[in-house]
Amino acid sequence: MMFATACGSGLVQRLDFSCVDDDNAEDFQSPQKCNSQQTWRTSNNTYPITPQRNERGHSPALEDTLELSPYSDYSPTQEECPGSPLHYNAMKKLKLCDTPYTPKSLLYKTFPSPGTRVPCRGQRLLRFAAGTGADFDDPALVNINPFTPDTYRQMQFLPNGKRKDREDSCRSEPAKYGEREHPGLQSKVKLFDWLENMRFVLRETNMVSRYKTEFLEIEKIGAGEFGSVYKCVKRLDGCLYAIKRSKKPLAGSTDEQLALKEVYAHAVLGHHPHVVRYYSAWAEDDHMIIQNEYCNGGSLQDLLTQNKKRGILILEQELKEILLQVSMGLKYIHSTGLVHMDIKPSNIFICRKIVGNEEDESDGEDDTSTASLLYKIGDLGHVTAATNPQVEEGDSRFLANEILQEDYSHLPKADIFALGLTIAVAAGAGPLPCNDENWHHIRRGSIPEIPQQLSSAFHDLLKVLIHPDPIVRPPAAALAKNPVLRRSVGKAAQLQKQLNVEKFKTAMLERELKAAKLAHNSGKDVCSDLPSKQDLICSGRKRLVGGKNSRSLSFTCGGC
Ligand SMILES: Nc1ncnc2c1ncn2[C@@H]1O[C@H](COP(=O)(O)OP(=O)(O)OP(=O)(O)O)[C@@H](O)[C@H]1O
Ligand SMILES: [Mg+2]
Repeated sequence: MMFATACGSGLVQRLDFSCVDDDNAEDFQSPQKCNSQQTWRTSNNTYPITPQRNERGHSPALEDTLELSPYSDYSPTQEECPGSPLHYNAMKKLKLCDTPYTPKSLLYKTFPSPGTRVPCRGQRLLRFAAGTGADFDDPALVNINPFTPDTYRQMQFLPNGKRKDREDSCRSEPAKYGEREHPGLQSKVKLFDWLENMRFVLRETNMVSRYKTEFLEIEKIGAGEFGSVYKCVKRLDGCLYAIKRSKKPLAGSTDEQLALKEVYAHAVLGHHPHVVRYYSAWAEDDHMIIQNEYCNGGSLQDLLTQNKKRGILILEQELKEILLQVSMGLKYIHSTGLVHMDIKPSNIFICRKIVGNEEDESDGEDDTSTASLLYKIGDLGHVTAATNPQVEEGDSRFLANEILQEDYSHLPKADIFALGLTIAVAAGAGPLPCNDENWHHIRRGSIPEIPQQLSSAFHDLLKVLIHPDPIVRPPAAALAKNPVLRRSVGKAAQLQKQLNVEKFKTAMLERELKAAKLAHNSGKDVCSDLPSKQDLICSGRKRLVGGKNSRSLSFTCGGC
């Protein structure tokens, strides 16, 4: 069902959920009903974008329980986002709406911590069903995330299906990917085989839409193989999120497997500056819904499409930046034993840094503080374990030949291959072939034609990324340290330093000039009272970096 409702200052909200009855739909379409204090605008700048990093290390699940955003450096001020944070009463009302449990929150619900209020059955609006008649207190009804060794089930059960006592729990060692036995089964089966056969499908019945309750849909921002993506503002925290909604039907389909894979992967990989951040996921009306960080620059593919219309190309400096940042993201993904398997321009997302946001948690090696755009790897629907993989081939245009040949012995290098071609496309290479002779020509090591002059060092690097032999392609960790890429970041940092020195000198000269004028006017020579240039450098150096130089110097003109 499609609704179009004009609200307040002209916001038109489109909702196309067939599952919600008209009464509820009306309630949740009206921003005024949600929070009478808020004034809603369609402008991109009205809502703060999703906080990109969590410096305090809170998990998305914990963050979801926060009512305001005291942990976010992006907390909207009254000016930035009128009406946010929510009025206390409105907030209370929102809190009273029970919401579906994510796999994580179900876990918490199973064993409430001491002092936690346990809702009685009648209060639970949501029902999860594995088949029919699910027992919500059964800890077996928790999905296994194949991408993390420390699964909840493994912690709770012995291989014979009995619950572990405390000592057993402490002794348990993490198993390798795919080698675990299902606790409830006698015979040894591979985890992935077992997952194939028994997946805990999250379903809801007879409930209010969490999507509508918690989010205000602003616009549809994309559609693809998986489903549709919407830009939404979370009513509670006032921040923007990208909400990905799978195509229907979900249960039992390949789409369901992809959706769950994406959730598992996001839950494991959600905390790196170059991987799109994950906040939450739940199922609604047989759709999987994933709440991700909203990337305000769209995808790299979106940028390329815009550039093509304008007849402009991304230049080498920025291409290097993209390659560097994505290789940092890949380095992180590969370090967890996972591979992405669908690297391409439409799966790289762009965040434009907010001016004045100085926060950066880089460890020095992965320093991107000088970059104005952050590139992030998203769309984790094809992620798999590097060893014992379940390969779901990604886009054939970016597919390495060895994957086509079903040789999965160097999976991380397939990501490197796809990244090489992604950069070639970003540099302006024409549409890549999906098959035929041209496809094989590239797999023999020929870079597609690029309509701009690249330095030979950079061109050679791209060539090695798509080398026919995966062993020759550099690992992501080496790529992230490659001097061809590092220099661009180093140069920017060096220029910034020079700029700061020049600013400092200018500020100092202005001070001297002012003092000289004052001395001249009073007919008194105050120059002897002024601190020497050297004194100024010593006392002001630390504080004079940046644009506030004039305020950083503090000295008086003695008897002036
Ligand atoms: N976090 C996000 N921030 C901003 N835009 C996004 C975000 N996630 C997705 N989009 C938009 O939605 C489009 C499709 O998203 P995504 O790649 O996740 O879905 P998909 O169904 O797997 O698509 P495809 O089949 O093309 O890979 C993207 O190309 C992008 O334009
Ligand atoms: Mg995609």
